Amino acid sequence: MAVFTPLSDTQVADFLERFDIGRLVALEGVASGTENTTFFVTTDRASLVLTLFEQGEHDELPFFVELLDYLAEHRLPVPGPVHDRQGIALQSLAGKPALLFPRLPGRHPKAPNLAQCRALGDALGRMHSVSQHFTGHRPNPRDLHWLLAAHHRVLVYLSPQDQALMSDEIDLYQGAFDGGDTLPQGAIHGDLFRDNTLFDGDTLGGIIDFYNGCTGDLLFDLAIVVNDWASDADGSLSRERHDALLGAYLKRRPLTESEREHWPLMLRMTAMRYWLSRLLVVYVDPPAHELTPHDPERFRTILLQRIEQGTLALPTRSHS
Ligand SMILES: Nc1ncnc2c1ncn2[C@@H]1O[C@H](COP(=O)(O)OP(=O)(O)O)[C@@H](O)[C@H]1O
Ligand SMILES: N[C@@H](CCOP(=O)(O)O)C(=O)O
Repeated sequence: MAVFTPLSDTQVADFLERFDIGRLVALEGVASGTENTTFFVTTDRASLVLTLFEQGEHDELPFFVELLDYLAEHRLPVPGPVHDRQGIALQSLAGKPALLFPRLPGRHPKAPNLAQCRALGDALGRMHSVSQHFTGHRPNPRDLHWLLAAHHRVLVYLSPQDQALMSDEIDLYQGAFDGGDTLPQGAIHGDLFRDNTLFDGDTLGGIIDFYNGCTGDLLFDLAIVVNDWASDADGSLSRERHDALLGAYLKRRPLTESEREHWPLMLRMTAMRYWLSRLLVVYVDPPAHELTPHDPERFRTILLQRIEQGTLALPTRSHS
């Protein structure tokens, strides 16, 4: 939780000269950053966020810029990167790739209410309607193929019961998702947890942190959202939040027959995706910086609930 690359006022004031965005008034490091260095930048004309990319696949930054430009052009509530006087968004500052964004209003909802769930479902449905036509391409780095390859790295740390649970589940996903029907494809956020949204009261200020963004099954994105936004403390689905989210989503983008059939297993596969990625962080690839890892157990609990409880009936289009 830190500013990994400090910047002086002079560095940032000089950097801002590249843009037609006003002169520096205030600079504040964001302590909650986990992977990248983030600053809130205030100019005499705008409130901005400056991100320096500390790690990860820098070659993939042009994809994220293209995706955010596309979604912002389609009036989705995302921070479209600010382009400089030459029309270029991706910059270099203090030797790191850098992007400047508008600062969106709001806070991360810890316990989202039904109006917030509806707002998010609506925005995600709108996003998926337009993102099907996005022409960029980045394969989903956390899809079934990743699960198949990566789960072998954690099995040794699990109890025999959990090893069987993980292996049996992944076999099941392989039978259901590999080589069969192609589900509707498009650009997805890939990690749309509550802490990647900002709400100003019940109004969605924005969806941020698109660095898991990729192209793949739209249903994968929807299942990540339902597991995070609509699960109670025991991992079971809250009927009200589930229906609020999905009711609003389905008004924007109805699911195909094949998506409806795959829905229960997609909820399970995306729960597995986070159980596994969090186990990898705990046991195999601890973060370079002092961060408290996310709890893998949370997603094992959600997975077990989806297996035992099945899933709730999808709301009909008349729900809101
Ligand atoms: N466009 C934005 N508008 C408002 N706040 C933002 C914006 N982008 C990032 N933030 C804030 O900065 C924090 C860190 O940004 P994030 O991109 O999530 O970094 P990291 O991946 O390092 O955690 C976010 O939790 C959020 O509070
Ligand atoms: N939001 C995730 C972390 C991001 O996933 P990763 O696979 O890119 O590490 C979580 O809550 O675990």
